[in-house]
Amino acid sequence: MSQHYRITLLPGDGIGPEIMAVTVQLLQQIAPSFDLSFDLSEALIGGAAIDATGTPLPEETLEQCRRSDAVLLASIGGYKWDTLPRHQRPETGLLGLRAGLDLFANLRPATILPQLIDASSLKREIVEGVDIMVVRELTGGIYFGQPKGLFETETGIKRGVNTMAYTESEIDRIAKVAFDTAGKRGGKLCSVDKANVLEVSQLWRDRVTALASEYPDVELSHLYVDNAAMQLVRSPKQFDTIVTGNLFGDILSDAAAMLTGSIGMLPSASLGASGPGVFEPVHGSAPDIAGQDKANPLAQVLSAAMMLRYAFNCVDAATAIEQAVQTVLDRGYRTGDIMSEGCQLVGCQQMGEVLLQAIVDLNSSET
Ligand SMILES: NC(=O)c1ccc[n+]([C@@H]2O[C@H](COP(=O)([O-])OP(=O)(O)OC[C@H]3O[C@@H](n4cnc5c(N)ncnc54)[C@H](O)[C@@H]3O)[C@@H](O)[C@H]2O)c1
Ligand SMILES: CC(C)[C@H](C(=O)O)[C@@H](O)C(=O)O
Ligand SMILES: [Mg+2]
Repeated sequence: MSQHYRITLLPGDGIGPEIMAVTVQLLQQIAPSFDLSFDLSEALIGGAAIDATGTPLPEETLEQCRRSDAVLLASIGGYKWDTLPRHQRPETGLLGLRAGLDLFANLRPATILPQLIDASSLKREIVEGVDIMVVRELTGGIYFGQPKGLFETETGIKRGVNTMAYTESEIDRIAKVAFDTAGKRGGKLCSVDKANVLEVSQLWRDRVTALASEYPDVELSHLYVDNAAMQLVRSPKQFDTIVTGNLFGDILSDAAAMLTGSIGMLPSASLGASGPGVFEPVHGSAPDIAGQDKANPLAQVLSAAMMLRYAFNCVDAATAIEQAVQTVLDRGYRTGDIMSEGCQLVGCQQMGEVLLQAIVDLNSSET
């Protein structure tokens, strides 16, 4: 009997619909080979939802996501909605989705594929072999802490306020995910904070340190975030697993993306203690290239592979997608963001077509 999964698709804005279309074709193509069947249904989020319904996360979208086995999200946002009040912006919809599904753990792997070493802006000896997992706390910290808002002093001066706050239990649950993740990888965990300045970071460091005794096989280290940013670029191979808060994780994962050649290569999984996860590229809606068939769909495609692995435990199907990505890169196909000399420049759609061909070829070489 085939395994059946309900997946909510959230194409969102900008390049979102373009990279989602490629990914959906790929999922449909691989399903029969692995005895899988998918019920794929789209819902609105972000700017597309604002335009259609006036709100960036309609209640029906959240409900549909809750009823799904997994959610595949592309990207939200764009210039058109940047001047709306905060609560009406596309980004608020994304944060509402993460909070609404209690997705506190965001796994962002940054792995350099051998074919893309030349596309990295750093030297071969620095990036070759990089394989880092950033575990980013996703539903707390300065993104959600109270008080927040735009206030006015008695003398009428505007004051913008956000609060970086973590409770012990919020730190413990993300730290446990990170220790477990590190234990299954290279056994090294680096916790990144700003404990030399921030109270919230001192609590973070104290809790992570206290938990370390429960994970004797994991070697724990700590770095301040400014140094961590520098070390990521100077000597990224020193890192195996990184755990950090919401804002630092947002910034460090974009920096880590450039080790791999392009942010168009970085997938992610946003997971809670139970319920459906959201699988989404690390990048945004790339409004500068939207609608031009220039987007790299591989981060979205690799996010679908993470969904197959983490949400459905379909390791073979996930591996097939990852192999297809390697095959198209071996064959020299590149979107503009990862282009190097001697390779063939393709658009988003054509990258989708060569991926489908790679799956056909993989299947026929196995039969
Ligand atoms: N998860 C999300 O949906 C998400 C993540 C980040 C930013 N955003 C939103 O996206 C909008 C644009 O933000 P930004 O410009 O700061 O970041 P961005 O990630 O959208 O783009 C940064 C740069 O990377 C390029 N890029 C990104 N993805 C690419 C891809 N797949 N292929 C090729 N090039 C790619 C873009 O063209 C741009 O030059 C904003 O509204 C922001 O809030 C959404
Ligand atoms: C769009 C924005 C809310 C989001 C974040 O800051 O988490 C994005 O940058 C990301 O990395 O997923
Ligand atoms: Mg980001």
